[in-house]
Amino acid sequence: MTTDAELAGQLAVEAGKLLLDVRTEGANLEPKELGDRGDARSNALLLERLAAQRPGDAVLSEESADSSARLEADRVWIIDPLDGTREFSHPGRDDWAVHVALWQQGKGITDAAVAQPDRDTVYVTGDVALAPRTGAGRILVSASRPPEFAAGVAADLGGELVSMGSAGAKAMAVLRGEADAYLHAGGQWEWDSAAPAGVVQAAGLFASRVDGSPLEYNAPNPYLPDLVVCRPELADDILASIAKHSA
Ligand SMILES: Nc1ncnc2c1ncn2[C@@H]1O[C@H](COP(=O)(O)O)[C@@H](OP(=O)(O)O)[C@H]1O
Ligand SMILES: [Mg+2]
Repeated sequence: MTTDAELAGQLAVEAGKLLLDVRTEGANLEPKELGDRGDARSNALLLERLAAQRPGDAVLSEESADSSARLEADRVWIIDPLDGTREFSHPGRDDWAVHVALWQQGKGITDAAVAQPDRDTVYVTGDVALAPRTGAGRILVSASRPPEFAAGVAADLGGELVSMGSAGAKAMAVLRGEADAYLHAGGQWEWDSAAPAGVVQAAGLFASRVDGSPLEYNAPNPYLPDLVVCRPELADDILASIAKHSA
């Protein structure tokens, strides 16, 4: 039988291929329409595959109505069928991703995959490692909603802020060593960070809330507004700097 990690990887890749087709076929659509089509088609594929392959499991998806059934479930797939919808809608951008994560009662995120279809790459728990540090000093933030403390943290570290779309794309850039950290605050949902955090933690990177507390999933309200992902040796300095600039 396919393991949960293998399934997460397969589904993220399959949805990513579908999204590449959607973008090719929809080249003449308005960006909003293209993004909506990508969200919907990828979500439908992932829900269908999960229902077939793991019929007893619950699902929490950005693109589906939430159900309280997941709060009683032992296994919940937390999926973002298209993270970085804005960037996906603008051909030439590769900073978008597909997130597939499995949460299990008492264990947290156990298996996860982040696909970056435009890079022809998927990152899967159990088969990932932190790469050498080529992006020293680079701190990744949202292009549209960078945290207020981010400039102060960059100054403390002697680094620079770099904008990039998609939580998954930013977290995987840290995994690849192209940046030291990804900082986010002020709003996000469980599906934005579940798979990226699962993958980077499996590779030995640090991931937590911006106050240093653990990321917790499958909460009644899936709003999970902030996140730090960084190389492990920088975690103490970054958390201290965030606290200083958040005061
Ligand atoms: N303040 C906020 N409130 C809610 N969601 C936010 C947010 N800031 C970022 N996000 C979500 O986090 C993901 C990464 O954002 P960004 O690209 O700006 O870094 C995006 O997911 P989606 O593209 O799946 O909607 C975006 O919608
Ligand atoms: Mg998202």
